[in-house]
Amino acid sequence: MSTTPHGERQPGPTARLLVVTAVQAEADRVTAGLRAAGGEYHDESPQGMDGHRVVRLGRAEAVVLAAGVGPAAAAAGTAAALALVGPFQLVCSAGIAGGFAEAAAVGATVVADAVLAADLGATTPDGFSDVTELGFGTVRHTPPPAAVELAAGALRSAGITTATGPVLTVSTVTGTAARAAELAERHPGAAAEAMEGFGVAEAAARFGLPVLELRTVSNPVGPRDRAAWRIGEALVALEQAFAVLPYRELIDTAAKESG
Ligand SMILES: O=C(O)c1cccc(C(=O)CC[C@H]2O[C@@H](n3cnc4c(=O)[nH]cnc43)[C@H](O)[C@@H]2O)c1
Repeated sequence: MSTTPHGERQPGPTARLLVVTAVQAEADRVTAGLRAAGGEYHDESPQGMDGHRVVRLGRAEAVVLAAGVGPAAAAAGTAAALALVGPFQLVCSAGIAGGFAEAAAVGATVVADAVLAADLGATTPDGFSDVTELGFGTVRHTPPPAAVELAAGALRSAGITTATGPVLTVSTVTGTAARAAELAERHPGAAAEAMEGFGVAEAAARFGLPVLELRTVSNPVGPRDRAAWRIGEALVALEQAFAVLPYRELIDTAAKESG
């Protein structure tokens, strides 16, 4: 038995979502969005783990964690949370990102239809080869398509400018037009670039769990221009996105598709 935000009791087990951000400012906005969606905040660190926030939303529950910047911190933090604070049925990487101009402008929200490791490989005389081409492992995780469409549809219905497309995970932020063009050519349709999604997805895959990645765009991918960053705007957009997602349906859809 679980409880709605209004105190009504509902049958069935609670479905649980783990949301992993890089920094605390992102986790705070995600938590604020979950509360705006009707969630009840519980100021608790499950099993003594610091920095986790728990928000109960009727028959769903979200745990929000800031795991650090970059794919290694994201993977380590996600794996620790899945092992120590689980079980979960869905994992979501969330935060701000750079947007590829043709797909996602500053302020837009992106739901990844592919989570790609964009710089995991080797440079060769013929150019870049990713680890799959080199014969090791994967550079791609695919979020459940129906869950991606459900999330994107809910965002659009709320009037939020939303793109779906591949989100690239990089260890080095792109800072030149040449690198942006190289990535766009290698990953046609790429919508955004960030630094954690693939790490979160690798950890989720180890636990047999589906993954989503949701990003709000703070800056264009391209020549470095700190004055052009709109981090505050992107954080507000992150809160707005997490205020309108249909959590229980999303978790059930993702679990059904991946199971
Ligand atoms: O120093 C720079 O030029 C620079 C430009 C953009 C972002 C940064 C960061 O250190 C932010 C890293 C943080 O935010 C996400 N993020 C936001 N924009 C981007 C981007 O264009 N490319 C990659 N990551 C981005 C990222 O997920 C990190 O969590 C520095």
